[in-house]
Amino acid sequence: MNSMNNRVPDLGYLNLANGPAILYQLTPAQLVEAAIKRNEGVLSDSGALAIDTGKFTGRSPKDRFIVDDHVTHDNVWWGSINFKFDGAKFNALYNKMAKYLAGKEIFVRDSCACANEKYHIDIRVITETAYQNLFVHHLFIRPEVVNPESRPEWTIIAAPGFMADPEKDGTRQPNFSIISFSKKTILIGGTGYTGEIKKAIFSVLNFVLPHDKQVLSMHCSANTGSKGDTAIFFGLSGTGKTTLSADPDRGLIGDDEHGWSDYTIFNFEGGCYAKCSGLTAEKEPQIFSAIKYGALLENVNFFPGTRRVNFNNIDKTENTRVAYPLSNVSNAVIPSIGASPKNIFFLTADAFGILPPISKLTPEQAMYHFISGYTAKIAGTETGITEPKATFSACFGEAFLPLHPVEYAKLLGKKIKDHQVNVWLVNTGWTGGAYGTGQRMKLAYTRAMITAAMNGVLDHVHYHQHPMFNMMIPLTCPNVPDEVLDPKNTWANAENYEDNANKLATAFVNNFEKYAAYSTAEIINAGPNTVLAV
Ligand SMILES: Nc1ncnc2c1ncn2[C@@H]1O[C@H](COP(=O)(O)OP(=O)(O)O)[C@@H](O)[C@H]1O
Ligand SMILES: C=C(OP(=O)(O)O)C(=O)O
Repeated sequence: MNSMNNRVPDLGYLNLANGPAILYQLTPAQLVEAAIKRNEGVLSDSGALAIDTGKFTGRSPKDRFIVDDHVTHDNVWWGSINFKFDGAKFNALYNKMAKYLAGKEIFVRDSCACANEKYHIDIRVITETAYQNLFVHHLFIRPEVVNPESRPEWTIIAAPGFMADPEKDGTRQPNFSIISFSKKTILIGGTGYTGEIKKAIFSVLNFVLPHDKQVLSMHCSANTGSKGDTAIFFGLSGTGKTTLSADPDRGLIGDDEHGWSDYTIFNFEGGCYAKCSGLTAEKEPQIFSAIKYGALLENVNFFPGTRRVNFNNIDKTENTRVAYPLSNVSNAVIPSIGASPKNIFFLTADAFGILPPISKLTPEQAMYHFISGYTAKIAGTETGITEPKATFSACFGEAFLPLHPVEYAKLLGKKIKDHQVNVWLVNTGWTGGAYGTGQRMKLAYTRAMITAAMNGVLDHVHYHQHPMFNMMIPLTCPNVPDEVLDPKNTWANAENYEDNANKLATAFVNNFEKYAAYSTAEIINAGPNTVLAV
């Protein structure tokens, strides 16, 4: 197949020029057609392209490496996620990937990130498959004009069929995502999970924006009310960022990644990547109706003998997804920029049923919870998780942070104080007991609590303090039964609740030890007591 565009970018600078048929800047319709022809996927009855990513259906917990040999970036946080990979190994792996792609049909797309033009970065993404290119079309920002001759600032090469050989290539496993800040190049191999492409650029922006531009980068969704009142929703994967930001009464700014400059917040992306396990038109109408022609469904199943998606069938993975451009959402704000937030929600899916469904945090408690980044991982995005596990992921996104978490926390703390933002902790997880005994908080209740916080109703109700975690719990909230608001009331046995609350509080305190040296006494003291306050 020849390129359907007249001008084809010169990829000489990448050593990829020898042979590959370059399919440049194809339209979604052309990409859908190409994907079907190449047997990458089929059309669902709503016209979405349904593909399988194969073995890897989510992010792999140990896949990220950063190359930092020409050190201008001396403060990268080398932890278990950011694993130093040397420049010579990067070059060797790069050449191996180039060889692998030589002679193959490859898809090239120029796009960009950051809705605020002041922070725009141009990105060229080269993919082995048509569907990954469609993903990039949907998720990144689509520039009005592209110039194939210009060399973009960042380049991503993503080849799912290319596996590294850990022994020879120095990776930890055959699939990998490697970011070279010095070469401004990202190599992704051995995985067809499209989320890896967007999270790679997120990781880049998590360095560049705070470090070079004093802009806070955030793993959060955002929406705005009719009076321009912005709300942002931080949370780890599966805690509800996408679901709760999709609100028919508010404009959607974005579902996952944003920056906060002096007076505005802006989306990094141009689309959404929603989980679709259990999706129904009734519960999540905005997401459901965004699945139209050209949307990209990942790892879903059809009802037998049909092309109708069975969203309840999660045999391939719990992490079924759909990617679509923001323009598929009727009330999207484009360009996706909003005022500084009035309310911040920290979403946690507490599978232990301990944290209140909504509570108000002091600025110090907000810092404590932001640095802690607690959730309970349930089977989902991350490969290998099959049962709930308490997880602390700093800033609700540790896997994507090249800087020390306290750097982001400092920026957030200043902004919360400067803009007098209300901060709420929302447990979208379990109530009435832990996973297995209790049940997931009803989405309708969570939505009602968030609405009440945003429209100021919760400023005029009475509160009581959690005896162990010390946050303030409202006694009443419209459209939510009073007994749901206090988690202890929802457990069959109050003593059992207290024992388990103590265990969770202890896990918080133990986790925070590694941050104590970087925090103030006020922040440390804003953590839970490990014995019940009387
Ligand atoms: N009370 C609740 N609040 C938010 N999401 C809920 C709730 N109960 C169930 N869910 C489900 O949990 C999932 C949250 O996923 P999503 O919004 O995509 O998370 P994220 O964007 O943070 O990764 C959705 O499938 C949603 O339907
Ligand atoms: C896409 C991902 O994140 P989220 O679930 O937050 O959208 C991911 O972690 O792979």
